[in-house]
Amino acid sequence: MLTKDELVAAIAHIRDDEHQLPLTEIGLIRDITTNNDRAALSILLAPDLAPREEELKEQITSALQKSGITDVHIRFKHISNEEKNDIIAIKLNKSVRRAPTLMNSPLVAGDSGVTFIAIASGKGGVGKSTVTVNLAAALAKQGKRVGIIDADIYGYSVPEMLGIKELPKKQDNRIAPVESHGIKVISTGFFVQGNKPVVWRGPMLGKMIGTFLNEVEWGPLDYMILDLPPGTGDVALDVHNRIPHCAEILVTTPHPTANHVAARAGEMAVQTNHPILGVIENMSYFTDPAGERHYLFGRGGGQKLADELNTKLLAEVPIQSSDTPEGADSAPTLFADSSEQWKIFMELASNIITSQEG
Ligand SMILES: Nc1ncnc2c1ncn2[C@@H]1O[C@H](COP(=O)(O)OP(=O)(O)OP(=O)(O)O)[C@@H](O)[C@H]1O
Repeated sequence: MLTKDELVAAIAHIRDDEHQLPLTEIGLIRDITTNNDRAALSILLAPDLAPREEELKEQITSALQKSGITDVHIRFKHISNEEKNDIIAIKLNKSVRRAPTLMNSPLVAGDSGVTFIAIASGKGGVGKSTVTVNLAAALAKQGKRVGIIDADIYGYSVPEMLGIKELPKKQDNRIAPVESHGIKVISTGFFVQGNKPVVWRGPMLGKMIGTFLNEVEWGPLDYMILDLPPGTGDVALDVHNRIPHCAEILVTTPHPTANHVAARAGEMAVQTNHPILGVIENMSYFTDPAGERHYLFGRGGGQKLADELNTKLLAEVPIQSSDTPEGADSAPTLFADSSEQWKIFMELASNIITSQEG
């Protein structure tokens, strides 16, 4: 059985004419999966590659068959030259030439008064979405107009966390965000059903953030919180490239070794000159009914990451027990007003407001 890396290596000789780089490396071959003797992948065909469709299919099939894959499934997606250039620029970590519509986006303009904060993490499951919704709710509670872009294409959970059941509606050819708990929300989850886009044609990854900023009728906002996919993938880079003033908060767990990918995610912000507001350590400890703290997942991970990135540890959020009344019937999403966690988020929001607005 071929691993994904071995599969990528087996087709690395298939390159584009312009850069002479492997199509896998510049993002034009993607969605690669392998399973025993089967493999599937997508090829993005801009007009220059389109005439090579059959040839590419044959080259890939024969290279993979030589490596023991008997069943090769290739999907072709036709894209414009502009989309291709954006995808390659993101992959090669170059600044994406901004589309004129995005430059005109009142939301992204430097003087829009909107503070953009991206919530990032090295890996999934550390509480990035939990931080996103609770920080947004705490900012809203303090009178701020808040939007969330749930850009976590692999694990969009914001709608569920905020109890959103409806889909956004079209409004004069634009999209109206769904409101919940005083927060305006757009999620990648609204636009896929199974794998099928439901509202508009599947947003190309490279265009997704631009689309969410430009085609959504946000109305006036003070804060836009972006829930990024874990790691340092295309979406995170796209945010860095397209929203130059977007600040970043990194979420991590207390275990000191869990951090190297988070550190890479932070490094990306540093390299692209994005301010890092700081680190939030989630699931830091558990407070028992007697008030004693138990550090179940180790200690010091958040501070260590903050030190590595030369930034602050903004908060340590304790574990909410599912035995507490607020966690009784489901996993915690929005923490209850009376909880330790909510107080921490209210303080965090207030500190952010002070640091952003003076
Ligand atoms: N402080 C906490 N106490 C208890 N449970 C928590 C806490 N923070 C998060 N969780 C739970 O951990 C799980 C993962 O959290 P969450 O979905 O926020 O992580 P994530 O980093 O966004 O993951 P993914 O990237 O996979 O979406 C959820 O079930 C969430 O309810």
